[in-house]
Amino acid sequence: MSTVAVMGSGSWGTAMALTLSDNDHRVTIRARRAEVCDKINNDHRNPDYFTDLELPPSLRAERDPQIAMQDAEFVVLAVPSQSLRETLSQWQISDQAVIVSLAKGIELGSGLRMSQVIMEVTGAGPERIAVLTGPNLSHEIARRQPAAAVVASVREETAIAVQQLFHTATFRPYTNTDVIGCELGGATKNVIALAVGMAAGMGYGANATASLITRGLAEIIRLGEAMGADPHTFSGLAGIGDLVATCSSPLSRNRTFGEELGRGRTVAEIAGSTRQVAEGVKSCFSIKALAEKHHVEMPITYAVCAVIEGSLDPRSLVQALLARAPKPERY
Ligand SMILES: NC(=O)c1ccc[n+]([C@@H]2O[C@H](COP(=O)([O-])OP(=O)(O)OC[C@H]3O[C@@H](n4cnc5c(N)ncnc54)[C@H](O)[C@@H]3O)[C@@H](O)[C@H]2O)c1
Ligand SMILES: O=P(O)(O)OC[C@H](O)CO
Repeated sequence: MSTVAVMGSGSWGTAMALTLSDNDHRVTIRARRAEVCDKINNDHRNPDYFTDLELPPSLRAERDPQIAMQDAEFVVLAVPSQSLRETLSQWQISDQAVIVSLAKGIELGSGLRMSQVIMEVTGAGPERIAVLTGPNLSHEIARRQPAAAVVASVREETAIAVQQLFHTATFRPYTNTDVIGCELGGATKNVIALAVGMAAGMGYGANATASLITRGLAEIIRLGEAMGADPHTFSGLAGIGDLVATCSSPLSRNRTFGEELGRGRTVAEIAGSTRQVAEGVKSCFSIKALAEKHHVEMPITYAVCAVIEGSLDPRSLVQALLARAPKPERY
């Protein structure tokens, strides 16, 4: 039994805190609002996410981040990518704790992956950091439906420790030492899911979805190789696994955001109608910047950026991608 702090009570933080509690760990979830803490502690429900779901009574909620992390052997970071730096800089994480990153994004401006942001802000070495990623839609995990995942760390022992921490009868993590590939897979698939959602919103079918997933994977692998990832990672759970889950499921916020764009709503309208994060809406720009820096062609990502910034409409996105110069199929 380990002591774990889950820092963030959104949909993924809640689902992962529930999974860890199912594994009999001592889990504290950190929520920013007192009323959320009270509801979790007294009624065993999160008032904002999975409201019909009873949380394990052993799960405790705490507002004060330092109290939440007291004695924690594992600190699990469950805040969105673009808030991670600011949030982390307000916390003191013990230098004995293993830090687990759940966020799937690339920081705007710096182009850093989340494990790099964690290292910069906390001073933790890479051997103390793990990344949990893969095809994991929170609604399914919270309902204890079966899923596999990947835990990546440069230090295999760290990955194994985190694998054991999360492994339940319904949640099966594998390990990987390719942190770059696993983090890139998680961030880039959100952008492809936006494109797939747009196609679906315009009424296009399975052929368009499969074509975008396949060519999306090609551009993800190109970027990954240029950045030092192992290309094999992208045929695993952090790559094709997460890409398929996110692009195919109506539960994906990124795909749903894209679908709304395809139906003609604007970015501002869609963003204003949800409190939940669709990471690809911001990370598309940092991923485009990485592609430019590494001289990698990423046409789908570029087209998604153009739609998000308002210089291209979704229908023209499809036309523009189809009208590109013919070429052999290769990565
Ligand atoms: N939901 C999923 O299915 C899922 C699965 C795997 C990974 N992820 C990743 O997990 C990360 C978190 O996503 P989520 O689904 O929990 O998002 P969410 O929108 O459901 O919740 C985000 C949480 O972060 C908090 N938050 C937002 N801004 C903050 C700030 N500035 N400071 C502190 N806290 C802040 C919110 O209050 C909320 O508790 C994302 O990177 C996402 O890609 C999500
Ligand atoms: O809801 P999304 O689009 O953020 O996707 C959630 C998970 O990342 C799927 O693995």
